[in-house]
Amino acid sequence: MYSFPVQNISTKQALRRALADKRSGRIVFVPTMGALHEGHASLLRQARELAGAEGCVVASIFLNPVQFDNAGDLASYPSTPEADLKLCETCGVDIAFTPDPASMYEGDRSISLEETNLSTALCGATRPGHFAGVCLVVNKLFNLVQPTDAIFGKKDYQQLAILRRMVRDLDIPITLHGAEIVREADGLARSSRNVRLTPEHRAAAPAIRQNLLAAKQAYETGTNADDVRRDLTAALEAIPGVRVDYAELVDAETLHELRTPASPALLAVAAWFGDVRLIDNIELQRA
Ligand SMILES: Nc1ncnc2c1ncn2[C@@H]1O[C@H](COP(=O)(O)OP(=O)(O)OP(=O)(O)O)[C@@H](O)[C@H]1O
Ligand SMILES: CC(C)(CO)[C@@H](O)C(=O)[O-]
Ligand code: BAL
Repeated sequence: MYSFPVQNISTKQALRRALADKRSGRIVFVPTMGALHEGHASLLRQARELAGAEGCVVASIFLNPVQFDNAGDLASYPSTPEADLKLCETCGVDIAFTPDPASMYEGDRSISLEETNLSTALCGATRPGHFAGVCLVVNKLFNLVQPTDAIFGKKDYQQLAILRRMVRDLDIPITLHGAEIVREADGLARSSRNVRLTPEHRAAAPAIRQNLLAAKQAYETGTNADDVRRDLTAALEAIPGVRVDYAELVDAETLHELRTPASPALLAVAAWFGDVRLIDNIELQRA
């Protein structure tokens, strides 16, 4: 039986107590930073399905300060706590874990968790310390929730790859699942930061998806990687107020240079639309 309504728990102790009698079935966990949207809803519904009627779905809503490399970005991150709980309830979440930063990080922090291979490229190169902050908080959350499974979105493709590596290298007994990117009708990837776009930039932002699709077509029919990167950057930077942070075509597994032209590839992009940084990606495969 689903235990509606959602239980909102904000302390580690209460979370441990609430989960104590739920360990006979699957516990499926979806970590988020709040300001939930349809992308998150899709992860939560998948979690409900995976957990089944007897299992337990836990979502965390925690804006983790440690993963922000930019104070302005943290300060302006949207927050919609009441709507978040409603969405959790609609999606069949059993427990929403909503700690505050002071209770998550008690005392001085002197442990860091740095992934040193996959983190060097893409967002890791332009957001120093970001993935160490993600690994730290996800590790803490995994220890608190002790789920059987956890679900992450492929919009944050590099994050998912790094967390898979963390789980493997540290022998964490949790199965990770990657969820497909959920988009607006015009192709823009759903993101909590989308609400911060100006009307002009919101109207222009579907160009990211359109140009990723054009780049896929070009690459898969023989255009070389450098030209694909260059054309994507030029197309986006033709939009007033847009600056491409990176546009990289990498090996989809190693996130480094393509091993062979036929390797599954990932074209990933991060671009500033004014002061809002958007990311997206597409998987490519040459015959
Ligand atoms: N459009 C989406 N499709 C699928 N998964 C998504 C989407 N947006 C976010 N997620 C996933 O939801 C989880 C929580 O993400 P988060 O709370 O950072 O939301 P977000 O919208 O990605 O925020 P932002 O883009 O502003 O960083 C992550 O696993 C993320 O990959
Ligand atoms: C995984 C995560 C919740 C850790 O804060 C965050 O990086 C996110 O929302 O993708
Ligand atoms: N969804 C990734 C978290 C971040 O941008 O900090």
